[in-house]
Amino acid sequence: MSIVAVQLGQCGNQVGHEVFNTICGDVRGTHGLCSKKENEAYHDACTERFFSEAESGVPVARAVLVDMEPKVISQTLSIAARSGHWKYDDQSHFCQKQGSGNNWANGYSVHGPRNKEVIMNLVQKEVEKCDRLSGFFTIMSMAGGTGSGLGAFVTQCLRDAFPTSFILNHVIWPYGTGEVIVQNYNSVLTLSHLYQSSDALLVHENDVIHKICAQLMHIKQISFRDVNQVIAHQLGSVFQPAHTAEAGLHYSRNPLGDLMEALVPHPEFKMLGLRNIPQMPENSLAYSTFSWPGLLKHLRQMLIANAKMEEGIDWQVRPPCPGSSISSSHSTNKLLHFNTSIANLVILRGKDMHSVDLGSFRDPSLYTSWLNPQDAFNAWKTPRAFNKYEKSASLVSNSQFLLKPLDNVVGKAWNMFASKAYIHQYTKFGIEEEDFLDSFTTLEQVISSYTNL
Ligand SMILES: Nc1nc2c(ncn2[C@@H]2O[C@H](COP(=O)(O)OP(=O)(O)OP(=O)(O)O)[C@@H](O)[C@H]2O)c(=O)[nH]1
Repeated sequence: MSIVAVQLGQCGNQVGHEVFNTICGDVRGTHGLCSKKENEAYHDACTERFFSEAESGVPVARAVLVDMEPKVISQTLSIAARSGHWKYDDQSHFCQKQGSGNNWANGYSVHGPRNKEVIMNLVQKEVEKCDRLSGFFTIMSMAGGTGSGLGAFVTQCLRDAFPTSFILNHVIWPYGTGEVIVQNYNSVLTLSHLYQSSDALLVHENDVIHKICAQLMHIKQISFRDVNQVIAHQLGSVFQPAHTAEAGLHYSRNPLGDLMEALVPHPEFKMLGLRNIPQMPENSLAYSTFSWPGLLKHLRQMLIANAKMEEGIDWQVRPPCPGSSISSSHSTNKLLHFNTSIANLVILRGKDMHSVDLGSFRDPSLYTSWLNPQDAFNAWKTPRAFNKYEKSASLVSNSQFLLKPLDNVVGKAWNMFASKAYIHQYTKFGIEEEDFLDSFTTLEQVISSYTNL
């Protein structure tokens, strides 16, 4: 089954390009380290998922590119075409002359309705190229105006037009220090609207990825390209083909459906975070060896201590003891910042992954009590190595990982709202104070639900 990507705004287009580039580089690489048969099956599954065939033989990304200004889209199209290994469809993009000026209301209430027909026609054409559609993967930032506002509008249109298809929104969380003065307003409006129409939101925080670039990749002057490459590597490690427990020896046919089934058991909880291990500069890979038990021990501690990378993990954090009373375990959890999960999915890629013991992720004390721990944990595996890493493990988790950043964004937006700062910029495009209040209420509810796990 295929996934149609919808890249929105500057950030969405730049990240999306890097994702296709990584995926294409991975399947083309000679580093599969597995049997020829396995490699071919992986290649075929990946192609069906992400690319259609052009007459020229160059794979064409299953993607629609949308922005309100032309520069980034034209750059993105030409860099992809120049690679010679893959490209975008020349007809599958839409841009206008002027961006949304970092104003969510402009993207949502003006650009959205005005351009709905042409954007949805492009989506429809891309869908018709798929034999079977798994769903949509939208990529956008929360802080600007186009990706966030138009992105929220387009997501609603996708939900209406394709009610039975899955929608996964990938959102980039802005830097805490922020380049956009109204980024917290835009973020609150984006998240609350996506929460209504999306099946799940997969979040990457720019601050976290920046740290990974500095501390793990040892990059001195970090550009968006570096940040996007790390994000693309992490996303590729999830979306490239893998064997689910049910599919046995075949690669999973319905990647988005399988992901939702594994991770979103209740519509109130749809925030997904992603961690992977190991992550290092390419030229260090040849000199490094990893053992599965070591990788998984780190990954599990990253999960429970809510560390976003393998450096600086707090090893003091422990799951609550099984016999302890709810109230005392709750307060201990809080004290030690234990990150409670709803569901986790571990994806193992590479050598000897069949022998790996994943028992420590099945521990019921990692999970909220209302879900059967058997249903809360899933593992996907493939012997095919990913992106030159002989062994790699990724963890997608629906957990309390985003509580702090979410609380922060909502708090800052609320303080600004209380003094009515910049509200007129939104009301002039039809987003009223009432709409803000509804968005705050939606997110307060999300915060409260995750807090009470
Ligand atoms: N990770 C990453 N973040 C980006 C990139 N480009 C912009 N951002 C972030 O995205 C936010 C700004 O949103 P943009 O995508 O630039 O804005 P837009 O959606 O095009 O909207 P307008 O400029 O208002 O038309 C800020 O938080 C930036 O840090 C990128 O290539 N990678």
